[in-house]
Amino acid sequence: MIKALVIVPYEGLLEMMKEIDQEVEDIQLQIELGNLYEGVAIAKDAEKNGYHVIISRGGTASLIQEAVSIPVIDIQVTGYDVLRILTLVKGFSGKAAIVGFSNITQGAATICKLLDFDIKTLTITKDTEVKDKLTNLKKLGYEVVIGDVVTVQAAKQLGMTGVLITSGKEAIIDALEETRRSYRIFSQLQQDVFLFQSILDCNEQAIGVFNKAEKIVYGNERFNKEFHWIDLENSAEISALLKETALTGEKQSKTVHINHSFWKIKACPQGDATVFFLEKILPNQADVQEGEVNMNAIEFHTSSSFIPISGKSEQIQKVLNQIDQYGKREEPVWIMGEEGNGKELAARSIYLKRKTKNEPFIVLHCDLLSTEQLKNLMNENFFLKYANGVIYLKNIDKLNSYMQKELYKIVKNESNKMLQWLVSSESTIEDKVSNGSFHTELYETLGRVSIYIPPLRERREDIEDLVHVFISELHPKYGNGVVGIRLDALHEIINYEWPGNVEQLKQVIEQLFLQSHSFYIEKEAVVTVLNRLEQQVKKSDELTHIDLSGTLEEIEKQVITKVLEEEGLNQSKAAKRLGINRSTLWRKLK
Ligand SMILES: Nc1ncnc2c1ncn2[C@@H]1O[C@H](COP(=O)(O)OP(=O)(O)OP(=O)(O)O)[C@@H](O)[C@H]1O
Repeated sequence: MIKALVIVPYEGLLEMMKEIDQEVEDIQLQIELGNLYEGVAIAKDAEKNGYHVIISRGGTASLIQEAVSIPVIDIQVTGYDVLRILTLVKGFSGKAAIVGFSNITQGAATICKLLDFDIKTLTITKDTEVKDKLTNLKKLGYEVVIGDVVTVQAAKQLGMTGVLITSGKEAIIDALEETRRSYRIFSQLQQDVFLFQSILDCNEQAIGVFNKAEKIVYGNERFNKEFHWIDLENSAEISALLKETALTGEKQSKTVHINHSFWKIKACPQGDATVFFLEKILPNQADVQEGEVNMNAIEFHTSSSFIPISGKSEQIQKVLNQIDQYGKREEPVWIMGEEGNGKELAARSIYLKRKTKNEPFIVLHCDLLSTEQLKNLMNENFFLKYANGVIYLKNIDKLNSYMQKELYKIVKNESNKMLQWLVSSESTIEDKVSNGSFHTELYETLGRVSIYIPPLRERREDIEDLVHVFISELHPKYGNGVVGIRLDALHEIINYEWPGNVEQLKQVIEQLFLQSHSFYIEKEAVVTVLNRLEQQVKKSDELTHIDLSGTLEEIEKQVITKVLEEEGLNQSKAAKRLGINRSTLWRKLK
């Protein structure tokens, strides 16, 4: 049964509606008297109380339409209604005019012309215009005014004769028919909305919609669980993102720190609104884009899983002690050593010891960061924003002298004094400082406390442990094929020079693991791989010819192999240079 509320602006209509109600069976009609804003208040309550449709008339119907989201049916002024009134008014002696909204005046004007009635028609767009229009008419000698309730009330106040255009039975029957039709469409739409809403609620992403005024008008279940709308509406970062999306009319992405977590936001313009798709950046998820900053130049980690530092050498034991000691303090720590020998691992271990809540670990890859990007970070107040976090300046020695100066300003800035800096560089940093190619004060400020990690070839007693750790780490990744390494194979590995240190050892073990057909890594396989590595290092200085006669896939493979060789089989570096992730690199090489 359709539940409809009828809000009528005058008594007569109320009576007629009651009469018709007796004859209608499929619509439950509740009839109330209310003109304009009184009518709106009644309609709002009705929507809350589960009415399906509202029926009203003229200006009252228009106002209600703006205030509720259920269908509002307007009892139209029919030709019969106008004709009835015009016939009535013909009997009046004074000058007459029709004043009302276009739904009344348009039809009336046509009928007056057709029947040659001398009645003026005036159209209003707002009820507040009525009084002025009638005052003018009065000055011009008009005595009779025909129109809706507002017009008639105003006419009476000005001492004119007001004649109400009443609705006849036909108009009401039409309105009831329209009610049935709208209800059918609306209930179908409502079912669709429920369906889409439940689909959106099942979505893992938080989805929210902002209107033009930057107010949230919709949030799916995840969105409402994660955020207080007011927090997002008051966030300067969100507001900037909304403005940028509106200005460009294009999709924008940004990583924003909200409620102690990082969220990757995709903002999509949708007419006047902007739809936000928010994804929480999970712990250890790397390569997160931050505004215009190069994807690879910055990484956020909200929590970092603990990777133990393996090695029984005296040197590694010393490193572990230093990590323990510096982990208890907040001062900057400078970690030195050759590439791939565990500097970042040491930095993460210090961070984990210092971290108390959800402070982020932010890695700035100084070798990938451009001057422009550093400027952007400064303009965005990036460092101030993450003031409670730990910033790891990876390979700081790769910054050009301009960037070193800018960085020094950032480090010295009073507002950034809460930031905790961890730094890594080659062990030759002190030479660079003495020969003037590295900023002395920057080094003195950040390098008061340092950790030196010696190259793997100087602590060969660590290799055996590392090999076993890496084999065990490969099991969850590739299944459990290889369980160990033959002693003679291990000796080959221990005696190798490892210019790329632990990182290179890790890559080689992964390669041997994947190539192996037995449970143990054999000496022959090790020798082959290490020989190939040697040759590749030699060859990488020569210009390798890439054969362009093959298919695109073959050429791609050659390029990847060449880059991989140039990076000493370091997959992470090769993948980074090629702008792909490591699993894609492996897939393409298969
Ligand atoms: N002592 C260790 N025990 C276990 N794993 C290690 C150890 N040292 C390094 N690793 C592993 O080797 C890889 C390279 O280490 P890391 O990235 O920390 O080196 P890095 O010195 O920061 O390298 P670079 O600065 O050249 O990128 C990582 O996967 C790391 O987990």
